[in-house]
Amino acid sequence: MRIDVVTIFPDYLSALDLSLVGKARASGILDLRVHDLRDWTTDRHRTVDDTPFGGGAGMVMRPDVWGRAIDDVSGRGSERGADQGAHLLLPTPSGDTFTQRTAERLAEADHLVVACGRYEGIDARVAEHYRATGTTVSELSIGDYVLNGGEVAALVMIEAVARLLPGVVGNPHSLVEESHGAAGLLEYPVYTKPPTWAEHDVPDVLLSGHHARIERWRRDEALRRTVVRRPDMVEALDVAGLDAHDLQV
Ligand SMILES: COC(=O)COc1cccc(COC(=O)c2cn[nH]c2)c1
Repeated sequence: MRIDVVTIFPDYLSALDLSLVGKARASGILDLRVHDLRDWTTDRHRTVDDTPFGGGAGMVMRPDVWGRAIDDVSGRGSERGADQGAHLLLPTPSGDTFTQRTAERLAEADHLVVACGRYEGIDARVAEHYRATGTTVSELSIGDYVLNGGEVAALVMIEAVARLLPGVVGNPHSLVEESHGAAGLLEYPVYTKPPTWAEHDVPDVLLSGHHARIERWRRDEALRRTVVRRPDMVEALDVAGLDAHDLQV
């Protein structure tokens, strides 16, 4: 997968040089390129914003600069024609909610272009233009709060997507059991040595070596946590997949 990120703060994305995403880039699983939006400006001051039409506080990011940047990184207008796979992502507080399902869908794409907005946002015609000319555009929110720019949201989305790519995490099975995974539940509590710490013991069943009981305990705990912390997720559960024991939890 190729991911291009365009931002006025490229250094913000340097966290993606580290750890598993860093290794995925080094191994070639992920072709991640970070670009400075100002490279597509044409004036001496390298201006990317201007005052908002209709008045109001703050500044808006210019469509012409963004258009040149997105065309370039997504391969549009080049001799090889529009890059069919380029999916344009716009982190924004006013976007559709980014969830694990969104990450799974995006992990199937060949090419993501992430446009990191700042100030009061990117001129709305940018999203409008790329939608109208055949690019898949997703305006996505990572939560109901406002950041100063799209870079932090881009880090969140890129990590959530990259870790789903084959070969990025060591044990793909762990992707199934984690919170919001295929089971649609929150993850059960985990423990390691020592068996007693600060007068707290590890649940006996986990020391029993009885795998069927351990599996059952873990499923019960995942269900219990989900019911208590995320009743909204319970509604979406495939209750047909639950048995009488589950429902006694
Ligand atoms: C069309 O897209 C835009 O105009 C984006 O513009 C902005 C403006 C300010 C801040 C941000 C960053 O995104 C968030 O704050 C955010 C994303 N998720 N949850 C909070 C983006």
